[in-house]
Amino acid sequence: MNPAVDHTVTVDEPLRTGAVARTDDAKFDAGGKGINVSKYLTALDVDAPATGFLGGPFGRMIRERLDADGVPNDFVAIGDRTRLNTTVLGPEGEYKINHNGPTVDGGEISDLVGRVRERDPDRLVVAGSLPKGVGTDAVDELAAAGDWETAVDTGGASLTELDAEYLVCKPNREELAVATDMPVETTADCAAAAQSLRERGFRFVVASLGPDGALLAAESGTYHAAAVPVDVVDTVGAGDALLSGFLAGLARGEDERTALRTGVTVAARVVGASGTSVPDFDAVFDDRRDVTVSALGS
Ligand SMILES: O=P(O)(O)OC[C@@]1(O)O[C@H](CO)[C@@H](O)[C@@H]1O
Repeated sequence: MNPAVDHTVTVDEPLRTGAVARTDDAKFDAGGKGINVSKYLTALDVDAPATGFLGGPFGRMIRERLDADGVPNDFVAIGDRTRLNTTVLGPEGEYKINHNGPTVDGGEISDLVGRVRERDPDRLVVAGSLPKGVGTDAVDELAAAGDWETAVDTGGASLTELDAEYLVCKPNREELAVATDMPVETTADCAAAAQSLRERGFRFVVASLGPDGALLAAESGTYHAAAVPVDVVDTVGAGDALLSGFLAGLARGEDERTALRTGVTVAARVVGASGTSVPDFDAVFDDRRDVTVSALGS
């Protein structure tokens, strides 16, 4: 819903106020949560064209980059400008600065709904913060505009406002707390929150817990997948990768527990690459067997 050029800068020294940090290490990716899902799914051999709103020079940059990388896309051109988001990777950790993005008008939203109707997909992923002018009613409209199943990752607060039926939502720990007003300190807390969220109209809740792995709340129960040990370059795109792997698993006919394993494996590959670049996914479906999943009860 809110594409972004992802600008990733690596600095050798800690950032200091008043000092200029210089670097030769900067990269630009076509990003935003939905676009990342399209990139990762395309690399996993799932037909997943990207759509959404693009405008201005950063919008052009995103379209050119996706075309060059062979990611199918079909965007609605908007009057306002697509944003640039910056990640700074320094010795003391990761800083992420996200612009709120453009304003989208009603006609542009209707164009997007029409674009999705024309495509008539099996599944639709609506992901990213909602830009100004776009409310959760637009997400519900997209979900209800055809007989596709919809996955949603539009932020914790929005999850409380959605009314349509959804296949899956993918909150992180903070978003689980915002969406449920429940404690999320422990994995057991998160499991209870994920199940309570599921009962509000999501067939599955896939929660990303960073180094604590991921949770799946389903009708059959709640499952915890341990994180895969990996050298983390940065965590940007990890949640999108988890959702992509889960959806790629379902698209391949995997049951939900196996799809959770696939999601965690795909996410482990993505955190090993900088920015939201697509990593090597070679043998990723074999590696998922290394992910331990335990049932926590329903
Ligand atoms: O501001 P939002 O829409 O919540 O998140 C945008 C964003 O941080 O999410 C992606 C990683 O998940 C990045 O590609 C992008 O910069």
